[in-house]
Amino acid sequence: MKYISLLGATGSIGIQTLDVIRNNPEQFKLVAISAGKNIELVRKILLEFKPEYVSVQYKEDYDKLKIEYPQGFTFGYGSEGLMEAAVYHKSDILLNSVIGSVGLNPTLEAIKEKKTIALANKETLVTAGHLVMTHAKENNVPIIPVDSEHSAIYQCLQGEKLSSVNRLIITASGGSFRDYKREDLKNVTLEQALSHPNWSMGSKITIDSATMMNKGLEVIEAHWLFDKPYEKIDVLLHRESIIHSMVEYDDSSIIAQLGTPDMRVPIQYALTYPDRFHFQTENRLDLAKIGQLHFEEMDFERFRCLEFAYEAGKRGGTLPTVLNAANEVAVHAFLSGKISFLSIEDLIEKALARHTTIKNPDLETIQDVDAETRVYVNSLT
Ligand SMILES: NC(=O)C1=CN([C@@H]2O[C@H](COP(=O)(O)OP(=O)(O)OC[C@H]3O[C@@H](n4cnc5c(N)ncnc54)[C@H](OP(=O)(O)O)[C@@H]3O)[C@@H](O)[C@H]2O)C=CC1
Ligand SMILES: CC(=O)[C@@H](O)[C@H](O)COP(=O)(O)O
Ligand SMILES: [Mn+2]
Repeated sequence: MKYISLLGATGSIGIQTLDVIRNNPEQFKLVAISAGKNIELVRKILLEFKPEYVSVQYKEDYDKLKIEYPQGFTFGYGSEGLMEAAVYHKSDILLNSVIGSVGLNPTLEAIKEKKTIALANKETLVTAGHLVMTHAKENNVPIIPVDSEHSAIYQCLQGEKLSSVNRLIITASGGSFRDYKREDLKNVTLEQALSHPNWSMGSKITIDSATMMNKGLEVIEAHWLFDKPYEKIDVLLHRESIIHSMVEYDDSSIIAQLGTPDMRVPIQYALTYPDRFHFQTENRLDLAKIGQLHFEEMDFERFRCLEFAYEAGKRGGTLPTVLNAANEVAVHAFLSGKISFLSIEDLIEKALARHTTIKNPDLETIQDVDAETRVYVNSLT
């Protein structure tokens, strides 16, 4: 039996993780959760899974949770609650699926407590990848990716030497606007942007996918997870999202991981690694039915956020922190109807241009730069 702490239990990845736990009751026990504002769903999770520790965003919401739970539970809230859920004493694994760089501190604390980290929260690695990976190495803690592309690469690397890798090839669906010209992007609506062709995900990542920032964040995430220079990480447009990513080795062989787009597969793999459990689905991949897969080169002028991410990653220091914080604020402003779709990249470009990078930042510096960038970008919205 593995004991699990789940951050972001009420989100897209959180709900799918609960499904994996529900389908494997002999293998997994949910012991701690965190959520934001969706208290109705937290109540349902409490009734079904009976976690011992529950944290939500606001203290006041405790009253709304007060109904009869025979098992009882410990309550926490805010950033401290998030941290307590992450390091809950009975958990073996932290599955971090909170959204945004708010996931950084709980990840670092859980590493200190030697919890295995199953990481969906990519913003944590973008904003402070060097700190997370160094802490993980020092504490001998595995970071197992949940993000589909990184799970794919992780799977393609099993039994191989990282030193034999020539390049990582991250696939991209192209997002909601993959067939739009740049000119057409001026007047796109929120509803159009939220309509992803292949995946059903939370709203922030769906917008990231439409701007192609999701792929930019994933390039930086791959750099830290697999210790490869940016020159060795490519992005390939692949509209079907069937090949989740690939690794090219020195002998020119390419190993790929394929499957129908269903995040429960990488979630389950991260929780069962190094084992593989049966996955109940009506929807196994049938390549004969699909017939064809398509691949195209990325257009960096069309998808400027991808260019920004490569640039910020290569220059390093605090620039990825700025990239991530500016993107979080800009996407939130777009989701709130305050700015247009193309303003997202304009705001990120402005935030990056005014920042002088600080090399090897410590946690405090990262937090300061993150906060300062948010104030600046908010002032422009
Ligand atoms: N969705 C997907 O398929 C994929 C997602 N990812 C990554 O996984 C992470 C989660 O994405 P996704 O599940 O789509 O996101 P969602 O927006 O669906 O869920 C986010 C979760 O975080 C909680 N939350 C939000 N803000 C706070 C806060 N300030 N404090 C505490 N909890 C908070 C939300 O609570 P509530 O709803 O209760 O307010 C919710 O439980 C992201 O980093 C994303 O990039 C990676 C690959 C695929
Ligand atoms: C499911 C997942 O991992 C997402 O990050 C997904 O990859 C988004 O798709 P694109 O960014 O390729 O559109
Ligand atoms: Mn992904």
